[in-house]
Amino acid sequence: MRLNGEISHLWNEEAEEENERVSVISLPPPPPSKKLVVGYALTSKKVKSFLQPRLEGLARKKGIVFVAIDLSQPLLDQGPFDIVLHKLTGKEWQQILEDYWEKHPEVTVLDPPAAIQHLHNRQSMLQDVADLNLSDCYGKVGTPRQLVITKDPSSIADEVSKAGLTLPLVAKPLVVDGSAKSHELSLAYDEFSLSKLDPPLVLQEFVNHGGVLFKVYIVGDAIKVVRRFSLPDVNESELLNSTGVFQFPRVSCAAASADDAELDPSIAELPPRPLLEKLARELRQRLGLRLFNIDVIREHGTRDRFYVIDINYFPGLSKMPGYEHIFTDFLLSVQSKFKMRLSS
Ligand SMILES: Nc1ncnc2c1ncn2[C@@H]1O[C@H](COP(=O)(O)OP(=O)(O)OP(=O)(O)O)[C@@H](O)[C@H]1O
Ligand SMILES: O=P(O)(O)O[C@H]1[C@H](O)[C@H](O)[C@H](OP(=O)(O)O)[C@@H](OP(=O)(O)O)[C@@H]1O
Ligand SMILES: [Mg+2]
Ligand SMILES: [Mg+2]
Repeated sequence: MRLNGEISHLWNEEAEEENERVSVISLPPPPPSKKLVVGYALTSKKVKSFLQPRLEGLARKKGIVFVAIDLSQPLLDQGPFDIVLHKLTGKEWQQILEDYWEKHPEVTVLDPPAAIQHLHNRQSMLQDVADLNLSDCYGKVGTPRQLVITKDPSSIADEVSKAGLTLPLVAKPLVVDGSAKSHELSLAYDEFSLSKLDPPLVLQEFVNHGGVLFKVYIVGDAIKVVRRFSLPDVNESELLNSTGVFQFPRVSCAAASADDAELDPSIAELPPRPLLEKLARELRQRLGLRLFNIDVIREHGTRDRFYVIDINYFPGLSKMPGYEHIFTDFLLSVQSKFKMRLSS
């Protein structure tokens, strides 16, 4: 057993080291004459959190300039851009961007609006993970069983019983639109309380996972995993003695970092790197996205049974240690891949 412990310990160190050694392959910056122009359409909150001085400074050194897109002017009159980076909600912007892209196919759009739309619904968001049903020698990755509820609340208990879902259940707004409301989650302990919920929503089986969640950030080919505190496990007696629906705060936000916490290794051990690389490769391809993160939990008591519970488009990338290096290399790689496609 000790031997296994030693091996897993060694592996864990390697995994941690690998996680630290993000594959930052420094690409040559474009020639001084040709800057890489990145037009961005972001909320002021996102500009503040994402376009940090350390990113803009390093970008400038690498020949990359960020230019704010003026939403009060026609997009076609602006630029020229090599890349358009965006995270805005609403059909109007989606239409503007799609019209622009039709006239400028040479511009790289990060990421295509139709692909982003896929993550704006908590059912379609996880469908590719469920269809993938990843399982190999490193472990299994699935999604918790879940049920979409759009009808009147009084039918929820029957729907749950017909679907055979087990309590407790996490109730999540079906639509993810960047609003605070789309992050208002609740935990339902008993079936009689389900009628208090407010459809449309998705009811997802709660999976005990030791109170630690892994946020897997994907920026192009780069993968970076951080640990966050999460909801604590719900044991049998608590379940039997608890009733009601309880809204809970954003328990796994950046402030809830668990990277420096003293944790049980069986809970805190990072998911196997090869498993995450396969998952990321598949999801990049199936989702058609390059900027996203995946919330992964390990079923408590297992070593290699993982669940994806949430996927976020263009999340808080600046929370990734060394994001400025990862992101600027990603932008240069996008441009060089695009040029290779053009010349082939
Ligand atoms: N099926 C589940 N089993 C156990 N815990 C869960 C489950 N779903 C959600 N949670 C807990 O609730 C938190 C928020 O869930 P989720 O990530 O789906 O919501 P969100 O609003 O999309 O959050 P984010 O800020 O990551 O976008 C998770 O970090 C985790 O702590
Ligand atoms: O801790 P992370 O980086 O996951 O926090 C993200 C969160 O997951 C969501 O992606 C938020 O976006 P919305 O779903 O649109 O609210 C991000 O907010 P943002 O203002 O940075 O886009 C969080 O950073
Ligand atoms: Mg989440
Ligand atoms: Mg989310």
